Amino acid sequence: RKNDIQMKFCMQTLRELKKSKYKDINFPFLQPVDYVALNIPDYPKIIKHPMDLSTIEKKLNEGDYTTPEEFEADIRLMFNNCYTYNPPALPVHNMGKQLEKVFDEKWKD
Ligand SMILES: Cc1ccc(Nc2c(-c3ccc(O)cc3)nc3c(C)cccn23)cc1
Repeated sequence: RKNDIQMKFCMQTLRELKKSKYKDINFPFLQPVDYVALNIPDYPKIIKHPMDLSTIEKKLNEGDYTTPEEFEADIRLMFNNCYTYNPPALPVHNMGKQLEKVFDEKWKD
């Protein structure tokens, strides 16, 4: 059915972002931000709705998204969290911008 095809495209897009060819720019997004390991204890005070690619994949597999728009909203949340927390001067800010460009290219068809 139409919706199944749309959700398959979400998974296809997610898989693209995780590809090793983007390993230099996707690694901060593959797992939840480990603010203890990264020594950024203020992170949970600033970012109220953390999101990452492994959580999005889990939600896709568990059927938590009913529309592609819900999937896209979590992708955008992940990148916006990165831009909120990491000032433009930090490399990880630009990694988010680069990976979001990969997403935009694939998502817009
Ligand atoms: C002192 C300091 C400053 C900035 C960071 N940012 C950061 C983030 C990050 C990603 C998404 C996000 O929403 C917030 C943070 N991921 C990393 C990684 C994987 C390595 C190094 C820095 N990283 C870490 C430590």
